[in-house]
Amino acid sequence: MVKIVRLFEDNMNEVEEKTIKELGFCAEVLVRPSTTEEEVIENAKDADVIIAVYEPLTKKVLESLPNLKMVMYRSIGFNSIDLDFANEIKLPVGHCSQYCTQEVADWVLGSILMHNRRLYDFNNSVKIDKKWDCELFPSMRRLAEQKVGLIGFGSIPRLVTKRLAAFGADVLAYDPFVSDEDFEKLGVKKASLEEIFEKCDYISSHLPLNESTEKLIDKKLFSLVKEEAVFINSSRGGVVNEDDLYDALKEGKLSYAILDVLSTEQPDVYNNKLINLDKVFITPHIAFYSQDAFKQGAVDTINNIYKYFKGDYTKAELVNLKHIN
Ligand SMILES: NC(=O)C1=CN([C@@H]2O[C@H](COP(=O)(O)OP(=O)(O)OC[C@H]3O[C@@H](n4cnc5c(N)ncnc54)[C@H](O)[C@@H]3O)[C@@H](O)[C@H]2O)C=CC1
Ligand SMILES: O=C(O)C(=O)[C@H](O)COP(=O)(O)O
Repeated sequence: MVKIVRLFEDNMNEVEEKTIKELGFCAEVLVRPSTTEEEVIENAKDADVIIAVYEPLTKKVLESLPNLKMVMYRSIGFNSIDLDFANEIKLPVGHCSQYCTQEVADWVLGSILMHNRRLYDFNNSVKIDKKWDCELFPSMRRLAEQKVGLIGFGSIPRLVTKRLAAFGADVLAYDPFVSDEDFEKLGVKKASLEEIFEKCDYISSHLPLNESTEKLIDKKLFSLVKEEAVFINSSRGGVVNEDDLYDALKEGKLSYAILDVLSTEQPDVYNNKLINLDKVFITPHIAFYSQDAFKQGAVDTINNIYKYFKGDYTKAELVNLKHIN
């Protein structure tokens, strides 16, 4: 019997049980919510597998769980684990790479369209300011005449690109790990980070959070933008220097920011300075969410664990496959 410990609560118990049954997988899922290192160590001490999303899987935690055979993220991001240490001890780490890509791409498109057509502001001007004024934003421009810059060119921004094709906007992308052929296939112009900040009207971050991307987006880049540029972030708050983003907005270098993520997952909504800035539109890390995605995440998680235990390593969506052999 494979003992799987899920470190957070949700309403997916039945979905997991059904998936396990359908696969004929000899496994059980125990739900043990844990937020601190100590809680994870205590709650996962008898686990073969941990299912995680944000819980701290630090070197100290992993060293304290010598019997752990696998970590599976029920998310695309896996930035809460010390991946170098997991590689060192050859601990397989998996994630669910596709379960919510459509939802996040839709969120990004929704953000661009909402801003481009000023839907939120016009609604507010009518309902809050009691104005019926169609000339509030004379600088509005057609999306087909604008440039969208994507930072990172993985699964989500590729779906954003496909959606944008219908609107005729020019798409530029930066990702040093992607082949020229992949950019060309989707009609995207390969660009440097600086070029994106200099040229684009909408700049959308799709960077995973890791050592190479932490606070990568900072005042040097914000100093290059056009005044009307809008910064969008649905990836992780930690890829942006938030003080620099705040200053860029305050000083009018950047016109607007649309965010789904902040560097802290539970921000102080009363006092967080980005949340409380007029030029920031924010949602509470929900870009991934639909009932369908949520369910698919639970099913994909169990499937991936099953594939690994069945010996189908290459199909288990391991992010460190090359380090565990
Ligand atoms: N807001 C939300 O609800 C959600 C947020 N996310 C976040 O979105 C991120 C992106 O998702 P996907 O596109 O599916 O990821 P992905 O794993 O398909 O692609 C990541 C891309 O980033 C590139 N990359 C890595 N380091 C880089 C660097 N230093 N500079 C430029 N590019 C770099 C890689 O080459 C890869 O192409 C996830 O890592 C996750 O943190 C994902 C799902 C939901
Ligand atoms: O997949 C990711 O990466 C995400 O950001 C999550 O899906 C969001 O995580 P939860 O809000 O479900 O904990």
